[in-house]
Amino acid sequence: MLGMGGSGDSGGGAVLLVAVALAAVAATWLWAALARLVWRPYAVARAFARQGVRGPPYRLYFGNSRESNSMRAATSGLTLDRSSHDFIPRVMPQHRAWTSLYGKVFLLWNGTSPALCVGSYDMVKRILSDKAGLYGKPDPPPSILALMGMGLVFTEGDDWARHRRVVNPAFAMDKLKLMTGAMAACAGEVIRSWESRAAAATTGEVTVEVGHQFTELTADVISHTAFGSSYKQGKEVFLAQRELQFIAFTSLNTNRFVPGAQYAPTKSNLRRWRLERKVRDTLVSIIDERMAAAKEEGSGGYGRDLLGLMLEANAGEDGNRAMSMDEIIDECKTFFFAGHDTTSHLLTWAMFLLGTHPEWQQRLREEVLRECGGADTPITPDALTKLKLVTMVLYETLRLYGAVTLVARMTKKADAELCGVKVPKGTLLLIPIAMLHRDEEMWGPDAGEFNPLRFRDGVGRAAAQPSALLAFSVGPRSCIGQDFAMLEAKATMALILRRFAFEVAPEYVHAPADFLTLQPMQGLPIVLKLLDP
Ligand code: HEM
Repeated sequence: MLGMGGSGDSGGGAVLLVAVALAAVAATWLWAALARLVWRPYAVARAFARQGVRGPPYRLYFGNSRESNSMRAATSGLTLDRSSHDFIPRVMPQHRAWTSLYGKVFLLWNGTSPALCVGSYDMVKRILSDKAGLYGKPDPPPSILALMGMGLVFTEGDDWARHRRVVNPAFAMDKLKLMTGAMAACAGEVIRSWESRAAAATTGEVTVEVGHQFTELTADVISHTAFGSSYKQGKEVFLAQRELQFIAFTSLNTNRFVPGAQYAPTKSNLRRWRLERKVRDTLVSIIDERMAAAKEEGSGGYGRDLLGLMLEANAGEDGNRAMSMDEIIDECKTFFFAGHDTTSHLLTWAMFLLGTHPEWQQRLREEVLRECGGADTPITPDALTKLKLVTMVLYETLRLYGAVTLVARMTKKADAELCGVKVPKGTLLLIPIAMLHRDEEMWGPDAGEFNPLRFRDGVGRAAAQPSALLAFSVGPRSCIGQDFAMLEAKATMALILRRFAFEVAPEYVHAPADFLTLQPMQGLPIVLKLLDP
């Protein structure tokens, strides 16, 4: 009896213990949720209210589905207006709010926290060139962090400087020039497939959805230039990353509102974990192979691709590695994520602008034929540096339709001040690049129009301020891959212009949509006509 009673007591005690533990977990979870969703936003908003800075308007944005619905409504009546590219107030709801208060700081509600929108260029420069550590990167959502890891985009302080020292040499112009061959070879393959489709058509014309094609192309380019001979494994990493990207974006809002949701064994989390393992295992095997090969005599070192150059810089002269294996893996993931969609959209929007401005298309074609030679002449990096008009058009594309429409920062210290307003620690700062790129005070009265000639004296003289073009951001955290992207875009445009005349297909709907990057919501169909078939 005694024995039985004892076991009953200990059973009851265990149940009680589990119940208390569960209650503690639930209370912690609730506390974290309240702090994140209620208390912190309230504290930040109150600190602003005390200084007289209020929304209007506090606007509620609950993510892509709501925005895309309103975007669909806003774009349904849009017609393509060739002379004006001032689409933003019409199709991007959050930018509509910014327009009304443009030039000042103002608060908006960013789903989970108040965000201070910064519309003055002087403040933008102060934030982006900050060296005192006042303005850092906001904490990345867990799903995006899982996708890119703690690579250059998210690291801070000394860690960021250490990473940047290792990665910088891979993006030096002399190294990038050696990659032009791989870029042109990948683009050449796509263009040959268009040629054969156009040649097979009686009209010599073919309609191609170029957005999709450029996504594939830029993925191929980054796989080749980052992983050289391990390209096939690199492509596998890319495909897994692409699925991870899809999972990350679809769960962005759930994970943001429900603390700890990323750890629950849901179907999508299980798939995500499997893909993350695959990405990691494949990258470890590529890196191990490369390190082993570099030790062999006469192997020529780590290789001339982005990974090889990064490993070489990492080894250092004293043999002490600056970055760990995990950090190198995170940088490889970052190359894929940061360097692929962005460049694809640059090419897509350049095709759109040249397809709607045939006189510019013809000027560029003449320049390409003059500097790069006819369709059978290989594209060289030196010829690409002579393409002044092509460069001007690409800059104008980045100004009007830059892939990154918004850069975010967060105040990391208590004493940040903007426009005489004390900004509490933990405040999200939004820099609306797309709005600033249309500022008439900065760019002149034709700010809303396509006018590549504004860049004729160089990017630093195109506007009232030398660093007004924010497409790659400015300051120490500006894009490390900007020369890479420009070379790739120039090589691809040169190859297309030599082989095809093109125009935007009549079925195109002008609906630029900001799904993390700015893209034509319904793709970009282009009619390509083979030149000298
Ligand atoms: C047209 C193409 C591109 C555009 C418009 C673009 C735009 C940007 C912008 C605006 C930033 C700053 C983000 C911020 O401060 O929050 C950035 C950073 C970065 N980009 Fe790009 N990018 C492009 C291509 C590339 C390519 C090709 C690569 C690499 C292969 C790349 C790698 C990076 C990295 C690693 C950073 C973080 C730099 C740091 O914080 O040190 N980007 N990019």
